[in-house]
Amino acid sequence: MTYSVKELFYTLQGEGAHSGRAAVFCRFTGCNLWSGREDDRATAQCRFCDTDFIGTDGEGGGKFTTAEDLATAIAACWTATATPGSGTPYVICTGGEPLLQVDSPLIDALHRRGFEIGVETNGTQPAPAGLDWICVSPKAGTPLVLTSGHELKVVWPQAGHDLDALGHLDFKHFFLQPMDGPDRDSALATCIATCHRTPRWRLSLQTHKMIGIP
Ligand SMILES: C[S@@+](CC[C@H](N)C(=O)[O-])C[C@H]1O[C@@H](n2cnc3c(N)ncnc32)[C@H](O)[C@@H]1O
Ligand SMILES: Nc1nc2[nH]cc(C(=O)O)c2c(=O)[nH]1
Ligand code: SF4
Ligand SMILES: [Mg+2]
Repeated sequence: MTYSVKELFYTLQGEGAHSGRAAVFCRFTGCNLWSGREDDRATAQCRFCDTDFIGTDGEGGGKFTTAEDLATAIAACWTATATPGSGTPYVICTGGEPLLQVDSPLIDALHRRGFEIGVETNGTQPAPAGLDWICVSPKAGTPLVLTSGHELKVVWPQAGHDLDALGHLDFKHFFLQPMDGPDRDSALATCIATCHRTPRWRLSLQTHKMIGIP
């Protein structure tokens, strides 16, 4: 299996339950809900994406012909000290849609290098066994295959989602994340009001955007 990777970078998880945790991000190329081309955005299944996931031209990106090669490149990005107690290496597979490419050879190669593995997924694809953290961010009007996991992170407001139904799925954490874009101030106000009214939902902010890290 050849993996197509847009970029690899070492930063802090900006969103959700692991917010603030050091992590290598592996951003896979391509998504099943949008081509990534601005010309196609208005007719895509997911229209609010904030990410460039086309090609392999980002920092650390490329085509990796084996799981071992990709895991080695990811491990090289983890520049934390390796002393006992310094913390478990963490990689977050995102994209694009990572579950179009993440497979068990890659999971095994990363585990052999001591990594915990998280994914950020739109939930339309089945997850391979062995992932340590699954964050599902469902997209209205698309088939939700992953109805359990660690974290459900709904970009809000999103017409066509039934928040009450989503809130009864089998997840440990339930987050609303304000939709970034032209209406982000009103999205934030809507999220705050919804968390007040329905405290099952907690607010997830995209903290990396606030502090200017990747
Ligand atoms: C770029 S997506 C990649 C992973 C996967 N395709 C997904 O949608 O979950 C990473 C995260 O950013 C969220 N996201 C994308 N565009 C956003 C926006 N405009 N405002 C807030 N969150 C957004 C997604 O819902 C997802 O939780
Ligand atoms: N710092 C940081 N945290 C993130 N959490 C989810 C992200 C994503 O694009 O999947 C992301 C990202 O792009 N940067
Ligand atoms: S599913 Fe994720 S990567 Fe794909 S277009 Fe939507 S937010 Fe972007
Ligand atoms: Mg992002």
